[in-house]
Amino acid sequence: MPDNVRSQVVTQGVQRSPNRAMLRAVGFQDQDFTKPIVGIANGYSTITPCNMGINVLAQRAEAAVKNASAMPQMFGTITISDGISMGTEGMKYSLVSRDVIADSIETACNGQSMDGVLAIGGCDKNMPGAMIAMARMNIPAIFVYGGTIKPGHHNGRDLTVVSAFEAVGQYSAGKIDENELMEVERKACPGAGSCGGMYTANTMSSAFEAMGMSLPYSSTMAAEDAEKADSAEKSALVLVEAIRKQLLPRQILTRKAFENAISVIMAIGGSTNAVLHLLAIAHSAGVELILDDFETIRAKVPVLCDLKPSGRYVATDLHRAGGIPQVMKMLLVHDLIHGDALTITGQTIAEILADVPEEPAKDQDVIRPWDNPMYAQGHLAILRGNLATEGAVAKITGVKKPQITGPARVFESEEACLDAILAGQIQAGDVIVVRYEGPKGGPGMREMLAPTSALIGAGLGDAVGLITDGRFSGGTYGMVVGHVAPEAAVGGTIGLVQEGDTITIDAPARLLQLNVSDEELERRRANWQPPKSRYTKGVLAKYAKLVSSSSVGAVTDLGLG
Ligand SMILES: CC(C)(O)[C@@H](O)C(=O)O
Ligand SMILES: [Mg+2]
Repeated sequence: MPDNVRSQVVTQGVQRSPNRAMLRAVGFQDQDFTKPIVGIANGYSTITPCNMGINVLAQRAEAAVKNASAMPQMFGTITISDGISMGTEGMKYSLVSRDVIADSIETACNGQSMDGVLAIGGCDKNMPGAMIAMARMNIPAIFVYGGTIKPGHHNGRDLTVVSAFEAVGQYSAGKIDENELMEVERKACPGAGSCGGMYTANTMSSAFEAMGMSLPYSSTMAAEDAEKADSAEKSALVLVEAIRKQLLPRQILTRKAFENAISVIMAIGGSTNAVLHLLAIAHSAGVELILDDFETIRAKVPVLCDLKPSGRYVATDLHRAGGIPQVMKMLLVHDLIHGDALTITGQTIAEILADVPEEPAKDQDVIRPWDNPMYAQGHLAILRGNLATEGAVAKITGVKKPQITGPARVFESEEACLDAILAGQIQAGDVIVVRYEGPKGGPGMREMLAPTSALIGAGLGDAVGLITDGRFSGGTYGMVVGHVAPEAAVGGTIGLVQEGDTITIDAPARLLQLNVSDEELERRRANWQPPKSRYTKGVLAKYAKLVSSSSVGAVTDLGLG
């Protein structure tokens, strides 16, 4: 072991005798005080299917660390469930939980002078939370994904939780009866694992595999399959080796790693949340990454995978088709990822992909052949215009023509918007505005899955635009533009829109425009009053004070020093 492992500050010397006394109580013996201490940040929780299978993985990792002559120390990290809090006031804690997780991992690992950390997470924010902490602390680290849920089955269809959200819209539009709604509800989530399409959790796990911070193939494994626990054990061994070699996250989380992740996210049709989270992780890693980098890469990278929400397949299908390594090999062959980027295994991406075929297998259509992609260019476009001078993120899949100019239908909250959709008050051609849901305004950028799914369920996904200063779920698709910045709560133009103004969303032109004259906008701006903060105490109040714009990742530690 290198003699600079930092746990020696608590294990060596006469004056550390009391520290050792405490460590003895948690299992250390005489010969253990020279071993590195490896934190296991265990996201186990029974509050969501995403995290309920994680303890088994944590225990396998713990045993493997011990067998590799290091000392594991397990601690818990919190999670909330986006799926369960969705559409409620509770969802405001979702993005907040990313920073709580990051801060808690940093607190435990730095407080106890740990030499490395293996973090295991399931629901969406567990992934970026862990990676922000790893990048911040820059001690050897590996991420273990809890695994994806398997699909539910109903009448020959594969279901995910998003099927249940869409069924609400179908029911309200009179397309299905209550019995069918209940059948979908009962069958959508058949066991442990994170939401099964290429939604946010699977997007972020894939991004981390692409960045070299998780083991190859591990990001698309099913939570309940034995290979998932095997990969947790292997990850622990790889981490102990990384501690021996002092291979640090910032040697892996380079600009090239971020570019690789963005390419992969485009190729798999991933979640808009990836934009927010990668910006935040880059901030922690000290890597320069801006919104326009996503646009540059999008223009070059095709969407190769036919995955939900707008496509047909789920993450376990992608896994069977060759997983992220198969997608990365295709991108490598076409010069769209950097093969010389390093991974936590010590190998480069090109070395890892050496034996992967250049084209996907012919007997599957989850990963399309290079010359027949789902979309010729990536699906996450950065829009700008007078409505989003700092930028906005559009997801352009599943719509025939990603352009609309229509009357604004303005809602001051997600709930008000959903009520209007379910009451049939939204017409084809409308452009919905959901505002005061931004990082500060919500606070916490709720995900709007209920309204966007209700539009899909009602058959309006193609015909209605929706813009918000909040976020979207990975399960969202349609003519949707989120992360509109500056947000309404800080005086952004989105707060000046009036019912009936016309708005243009033009994804090919990358434009988000309020068709109102500059003079009129200035008049409205002069009369605008900042809203009273809804929270004056506790974590939401602290968050609203500290959080930055979504255009820079909604981080809470910008410009502090
Ligand atoms: C509930 C979902 C689908 O998991 C959502 O939180 C996402 O962002 O993907
Ligand atoms: Mg989510």
